[in-house]
Amino acid sequence: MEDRIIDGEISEFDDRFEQSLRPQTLSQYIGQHTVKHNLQIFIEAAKMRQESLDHVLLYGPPGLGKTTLAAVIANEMEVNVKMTSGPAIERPGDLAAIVSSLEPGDVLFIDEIHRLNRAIEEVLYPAMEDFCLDIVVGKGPTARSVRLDLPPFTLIGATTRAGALSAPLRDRFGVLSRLDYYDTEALTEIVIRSSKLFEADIDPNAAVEIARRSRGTPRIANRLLKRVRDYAQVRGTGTITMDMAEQALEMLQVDPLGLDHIDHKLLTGMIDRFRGGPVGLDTIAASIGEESTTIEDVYEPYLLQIGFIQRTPRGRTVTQLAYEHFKLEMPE
Ligand SMILES: Nc1ncnc2c1ncn2[C@@H]1O[C@H](COP(=O)(O)OP(=O)(O)OP(=O)(O)O)[C@@H](O)[C@H]1O
Ligand SMILES: [Mg+2]
Repeated sequence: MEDRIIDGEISEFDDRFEQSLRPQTLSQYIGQHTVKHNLQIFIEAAKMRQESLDHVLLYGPPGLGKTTLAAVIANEMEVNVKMTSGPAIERPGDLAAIVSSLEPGDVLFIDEIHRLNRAIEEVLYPAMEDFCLDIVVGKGPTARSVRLDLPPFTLIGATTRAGALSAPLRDRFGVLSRLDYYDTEALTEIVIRSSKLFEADIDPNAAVEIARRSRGTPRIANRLLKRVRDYAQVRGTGTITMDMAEQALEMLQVDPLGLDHIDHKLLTGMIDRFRGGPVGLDTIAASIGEESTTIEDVYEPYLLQIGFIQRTPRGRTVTQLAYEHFKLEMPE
């Protein structure tokens, strides 16, 4: 996958920077009103009954705030959170070690839960359902299964591909919450909030401009803000004015809709080589040298969301809107 500033995925580099911007409470968590509203009720009810919160599955494209929300939920429940990820849990013993270290009511967060292997998933089922673990100790004829009781806990799973989760695993979550792309208003609020945390001066119009070009994604909004702030510091007086924002975003090659060279490559590739489609995902992938799953999970969702691409039974097609954006004539 190519590097891109508007990549929704996290890099090692901005991990620490993101930490500093993470909201701590539901009220600081901007947007996602339905999800927030539901969670608020479930959290309050669980606290009133002094029970652990039901298991929660958070799904949606990268960078929309799944990890952040998991930490917020734990904070609102006033419990600890242990964070891990599907690929990090290699053996049933790894999972056993983590869950047996939980205190009653704690949150276990498993990122990329669709990447858990089957053997681990099976250990997870009784853990989620009955708060116990069946672990096989020893090998060969002396092997025996030991049952381990666990404290009640809340599993929060996060995934970009809910469809890739096995049905038995999905069914064990009591709460399924889908995070959606943020609107410009919510993103503007996020940009302004982050500027305050950075102690950077920002013109409200500039905040809107950054928000508009962030593909509905808070992670991208924060990253663009950071680059624009650098630009304003070096080329201007430090204040993020509309002028500074526009120049910086131009330099970063992020267009007014937040599309970058990869989106352009994808769309113009479909237009030039396949007359705008319909064309199959694998064919597109091969023609621009990307993985199909990367296109499907990372590049395409936003293009579908803004109506530049459509999914049809015969493949993807480029829409009139996209042709207009590139000032091209749509073939008959
Ligand atoms: N609702 C929100 N309000 C304010 N800031 C947010 C919100 N959601 C996310 N952010 C910011 O966006 C950044 C990315 O969020 P987060 O890491 O939680 O995304 P994610 O959905 O877990 O992404 P991934 O799928 O890549 O793990 C965080 O630094 C956080 O500060
Ligand atoms: Mg995350």
